Amino acid sequence: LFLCFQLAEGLIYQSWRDEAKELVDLVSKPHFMSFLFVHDSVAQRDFEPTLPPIPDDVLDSDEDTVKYVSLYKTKEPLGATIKRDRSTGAIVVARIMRGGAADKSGLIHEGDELKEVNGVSLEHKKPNEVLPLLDCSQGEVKFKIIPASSSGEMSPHKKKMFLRPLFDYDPLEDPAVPCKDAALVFKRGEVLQIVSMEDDTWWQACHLGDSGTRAGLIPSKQLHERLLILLLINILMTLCPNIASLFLAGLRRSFRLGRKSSWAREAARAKRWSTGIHRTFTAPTYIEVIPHYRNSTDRHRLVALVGPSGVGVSELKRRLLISDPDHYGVTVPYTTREKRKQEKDGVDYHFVSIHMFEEDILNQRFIEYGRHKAHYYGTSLDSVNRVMAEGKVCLLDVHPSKIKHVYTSEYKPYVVFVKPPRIEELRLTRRRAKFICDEENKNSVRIFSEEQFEDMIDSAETMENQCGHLFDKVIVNGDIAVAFRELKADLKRVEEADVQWIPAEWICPSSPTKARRSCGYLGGWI
Ligand SMILES: Nc1ncnc2c1ncn2[C@@H]1O[C@H](COP(=O)(O)OP(=O)(O)OP(=O)(O)O)[C@@H](O)[C@H]1O
Repeated sequence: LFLCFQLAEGLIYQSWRDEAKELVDLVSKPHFMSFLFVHDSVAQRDFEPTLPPIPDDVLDSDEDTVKYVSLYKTKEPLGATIKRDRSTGAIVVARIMRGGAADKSGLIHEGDELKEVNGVSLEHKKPNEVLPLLDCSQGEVKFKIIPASSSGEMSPHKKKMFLRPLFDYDPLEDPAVPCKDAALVFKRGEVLQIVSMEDDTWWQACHLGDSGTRAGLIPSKQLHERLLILLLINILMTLCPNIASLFLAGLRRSFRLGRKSSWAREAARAKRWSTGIHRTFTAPTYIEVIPHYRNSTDRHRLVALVGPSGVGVSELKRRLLISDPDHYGVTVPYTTREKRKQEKDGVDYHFVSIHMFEEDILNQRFIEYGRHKAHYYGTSLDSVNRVMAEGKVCLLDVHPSKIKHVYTSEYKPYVVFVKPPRIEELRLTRRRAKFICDEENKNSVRIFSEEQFEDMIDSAETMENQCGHLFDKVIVNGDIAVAFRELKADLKRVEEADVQWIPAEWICPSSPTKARRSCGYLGGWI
């Protein structure tokens, strides 16, 4: 305002040119004067935060740099975990959860050493003694910090990464999680967005669509694999302690083979055995997925129904077909046997010569084939293509080990595992089916022995262990009507979804993330 008066005064002594007159008029108007007056009074105020006075002992301290940080804490945690440094005994920040108050402030970093919280010294304190200090504070929380020696490193994993867990996780049931509140609960099959993989044991992730919120800890692939192997050894220990100790000895001794030649034979045997375990046991951890947006002109995804013999795969497939024959289709198998009178070529079977069949085997045109009473039978890729070309959803019923033939972006299989219920329910439902079936149909109902029920459950378990990572959906076939309803609704949901989450390996088989983190079981795992 004062400047304005000076300006007007200066102009008055000028030669009163038109522009000068106009300017003096402008700045002398009452609203302009009021505006300047408000500006001046605001400008005179001090809006800078008042920092607490520097404590007296700071100057005497022999520490290089000390930082005082004030954070405002709501009822929510600050979003950081702490640990005790093993060598120095100091309390340090172990992790900063992305999106939490500590992260947003940008003032606290992983590796920072915490000296004080609200004036209370943390010297000789354990993390569980520090946590109550934070739990009971709300509002301003003051930290005295020795900043970590900054390496200036940025996260190397800037690419957006999505994982589908192949197991359920509840931190409340995990004794190994460093902080239960900081961990994420998730279910098998959900999509998680990975925020940080910098830590080898605990990654940070959000549920899909929650990326604005604070991230949570999830066990890394390596950690979960290790836990599963330990669990397996524990089970082996209980069931057959001799073999388990041989396995453990194999693990230990394989590191010392070169030195102790007298152990060589036993260790080699243990190693063979342990390699056997690794071959048959595929730890279900995570699979990297990417979004796929289906165009209305795209072919439908192939639906592969798998399960142990007798569980009800054919029954569910039959019900789906009857429920909507224009929408669902099944493949016509190939065979080398003679056509029977009532059969139609291309409807019941494609009848081909042995020579043709064997040529197709050599050309890898079969997803699955076998011999029965000197005749070949098989499902070929051509028959799948035919159903899909008709614009139908092709229902394929194969052994899970054969899915690899169609596990590509061309077929984008949606794999449903049909699982038997607990043995009591299995007995009950199958016997009830036999009972309620009328006389006419009685021959078509399969009668199961107790041994067959047990086999069914055993082979379901083996299938889950070996191929569980391929299953998109698990349907427990107890009550057939319930199982069918669930299957139909699930397939409808998948078809109608705007976005489908498919394995990254279908689209980018040599993605850099895979190369960096692949652990070998199956391409696409990270
Ligand atoms: N939930 C159920 N409750 C009662 N009976 C069932 C149920 N599911 C299937 N069944 C009956 O069990 C028998 C075997 O079912 P299905 O033929 O579908 O087995 P599958 O999985 O195709 O096995 P396979 O490959 O050996 O033929 C059939 O008689 C079927 O009607």
